[in-house]
Amino acid sequence: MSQIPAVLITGASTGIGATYAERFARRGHDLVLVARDVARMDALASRLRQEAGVMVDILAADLTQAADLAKVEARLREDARIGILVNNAGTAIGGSFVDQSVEDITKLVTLNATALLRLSRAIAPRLAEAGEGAIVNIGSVVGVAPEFGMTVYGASKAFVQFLSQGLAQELGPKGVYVQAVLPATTRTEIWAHVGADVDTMSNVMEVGDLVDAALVGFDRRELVTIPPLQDAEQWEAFDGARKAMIGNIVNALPAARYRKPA
Ligand SMILES: NC(=O)C1=CN([C@@H]2O[C@H](COP(=O)(O)OP(=O)(O)OC[C@H]3O[C@@H](n4cnc5c(N)ncnc54)[C@H](OP(=O)(O)O)[C@@H]3O)[C@@H](O)[C@H]2O)C=CC1
Ligand SMILES: N[C@@H](C=O)C(=O)O
Repeated sequence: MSQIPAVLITGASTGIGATYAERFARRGHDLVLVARDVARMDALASRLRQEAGVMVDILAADLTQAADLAKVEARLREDARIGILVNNAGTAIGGSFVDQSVEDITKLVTLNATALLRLSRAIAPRLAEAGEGAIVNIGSVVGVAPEFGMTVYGASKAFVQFLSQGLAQELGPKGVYVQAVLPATTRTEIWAHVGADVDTMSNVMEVGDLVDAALVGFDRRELVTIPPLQDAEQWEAFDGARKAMIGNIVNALPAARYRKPA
């Protein structure tokens, strides 16, 4: 791996992914941009080559399509210059569970969870072998808040969070850093895709602020980075309660409350 590793970013044509591309380019990283909209990636790539003097490759791929996903997996397996994967591509759908189509929820899970899993799996053995590198997975605060009412989207993001935490356990000791980033409402086009006008919403974070904060967490090697959460102790208490339960969660006997009265 080169001293400054190349970064492969999915969903790099706009929004959070394009902003990651800009920030990593400014840090001197060569890039591989992955998304469907080649014209947008071309424009971004030309600008970043000119402004930051880095090399930028474009890999056009619809990550819900098997052949395209396989192409990106192969690149991650074979291109030893790539030392950082930013699994950012994601989508959301509006409506309630019973109104969402089976096709739409399947596609959402394929992109938000399966593609992210497969790309992590493609790069992880090479990074573990090298003893360095990073995987950044973009989750969402919706993944810890079923109350927000975006059930399938939130479930896919809970998967991202769990996977990231599990991979951090497995790959951390091998020298590979895994970060889960949990944004809340951020000003990007994703909201238009679910039929919402982000300009009418409150507490909207600007995308540059979100990515800059996520990169502070990255530089600190934080495992879970939640840029909008003002009080870090709340996450620590939440995670601490989970860890405290682990010692009590495996038992041969059912708890007394589940036993029939004699
Ligand atoms: N904005 C927000 O409020 C929040 C966003 N997030 C998460 O952040 C991530 C980025 O979202 P955001 O920037 O807001 O969204 P955008 O809709 O602005 O960008 C999504 C990116 O993903 C790409 N993409 C979408 N579908 C596919 C596909 N099938 N194959 C390949 N690429 C695809 C799009 O490119 P193209 O169309 O060219 O393929 C685009 O580059 C997502 O995972 C999202 O869930 C999390 C919490 C809050
Ligand atoms: N991307 C948002 C939902 O559409 C979110 O995660 O808040």
